[in-house]
Parts: sequence; structure tokens; C-alpha cells
Amino acid sequence: MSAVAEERVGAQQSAGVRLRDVRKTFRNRRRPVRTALDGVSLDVAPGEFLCLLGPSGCGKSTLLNILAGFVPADSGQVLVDGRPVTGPGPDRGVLFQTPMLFPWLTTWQNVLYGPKARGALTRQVREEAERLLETVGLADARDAYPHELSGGMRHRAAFARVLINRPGLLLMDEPFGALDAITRANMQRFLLELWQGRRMTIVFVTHDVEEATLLGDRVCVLSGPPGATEAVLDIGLRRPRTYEDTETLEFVTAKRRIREVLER
Ligand SMILES: Nc1ncnc2c1ncn2[C@@H]1O[C@H](COP(=O)(O)OP(=O)(O)OP(=O)(O)O)[C@@H](O)[C@H]1O
Repeated sequence: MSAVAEERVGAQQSAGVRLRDVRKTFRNRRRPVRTALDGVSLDVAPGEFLCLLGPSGCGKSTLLNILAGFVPADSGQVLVDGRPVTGPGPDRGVLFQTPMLFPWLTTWQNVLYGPKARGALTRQVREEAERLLETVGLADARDAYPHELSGGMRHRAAFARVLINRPGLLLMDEPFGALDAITRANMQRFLLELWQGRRMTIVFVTHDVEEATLLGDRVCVLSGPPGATEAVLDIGLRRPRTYEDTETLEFVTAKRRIREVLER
């Protein structure tokens, strides 16, 4: 990614998150079948990179889906940028483990899909799309279809597709979980550079303590199931961070501290 291209794209308003005692029970014909969240409270500051860690089934994806507006909470407060979440919106970009791209559209068409669907396809948006493709290193792949892209390229195309909406909050659900080690490291580097340039708020779900330590300002550890806030830890490592930092004593110590909370 080019830092210059990133400068030109400019920063959008980042959005803060406030969760208070969020509860969610999944029901089948109105009968409760599974309590996923049993009182999660958390604040994320505008521009912060927060990682969400916790054992399998503790409700990390459910929490992210509630923030995205895909599923409603049963009770509690869910505010993004001071407003209650009532449904999905372009102010919140969501990235999953499988990049969401329409297979019948080219990279360029995929990136412009959202603005086009909203009737907001202006010259400025097209120019922004061109800059974004440069930023994510896909300028030469603008006419390629998803099946013609590598795994990492597909992820970067999905990034561009989300970033064209200038979301103040990026919600990422184990986005690099299925990638090989080298592509994953490249995507982590790419994400760090992107975030350092744009400073949007990020809530990032991962199973990987090392990934959380490398990326996050803070880590929220959920206990469960059912999910509840166990601890919120400051990573406290200097920025900007690089992959080489993972070998420092400070990094290993920070990682151990998180693992201890996780294993409680
Ligand atoms: N649509 C649904 N209907 C019923 N139960 C659900 C539904 N979605 C999630 N659950 C349940 O809610 C709980 C939390 O699931 P969730 O996927 O949020 O956990 P997670 O922490 O993201 O898990 P993992 O780390 O394994 O991905 C689980 O017990 C799951 O079975």
C-alpha cells in the first residue's frame, strides 16, 4: 500500500462504541435455546483498535453482529457514535473470514456496488474508488473477477468495497483466520498501515493472542459461554508496530499477560 495514496484518500470520522450490559438469547419458536451474551459492557474510543478474544462459543460473533445491526440485542445499550444501532448501515463496514464479493462482478464493479445501490455513484466516488484500488494494491486487477484473484487480493478487494463507504467503524470477524501464514502476515501489515493512515475505529475478533497483541490498542477478553466481559487489557506497546516486534521481550510479556487472563 502506498502511504501517499492513503494521505490523498484522507480520514473519515471515526465512531466510538458504547455497550452496556448487552444480553442476547437465541430462541426457537419463542423458546430460549442458547444464551449467547449474558451482560457485556465495553467502551471503544473513536479511532481505537480493539481486539475481542474469548473461548469458542462465548459470543464474539454475536456481539459483532449486534454492532453491525444484523441481529438485535435483547436488552442493554448498543450505541455507535452516540446513536442506538437499529439495523445495518454503511457507517459500519463488516469484514468476514470469507471476503464478501459478488462473483459475477469485477473488482471495480464490486467496489462501486454499495454507492451504486444507494444511488450515490458520483464522479468523486469513482475517483475515490480509483485511489482505493491503488491503496489496496489492486489497480492492475480492476477488471478481474473474484475467481481470478488470490486469497489475499480478494481480502483487499473486500476492504476496498467496505472502505468506499468511509465507515467510521470497521467490524472484523476473524478476517485472516483462513489465510496461510505469509498472506496472513501481509494482511496484518496492510491493516496496520491502513488503520494508521485512516484511524477508523476497529473491533476485531480473533482467536489468536499473537494477532491481538500485534494489532490492538486494547484487548477485551470475554468469558463464557455465555459471554460476559472478563477483562479489558491495555496492550501498551509502541506504535507503529511491525511484524518484527513480535520477537521483542515487551511483546512476549504482553502476550503472556493476555493468555493468563484467557486461561483463567
Ligand atoms: N442464530 C443462532 N441461533 C441459535 N444459536 C446461535 C445462533 N448464533 C449463535 N448461536 C449460539 O450462540 C453462542 C455464541 O455463538 P458465537 O458464534 O457468537 O460465538 P463465538 O465466540 O464467535 O464462537 P467461535 O469463537 O467458535 O466462532 C453459541 O453457543 C452458538 O451456538
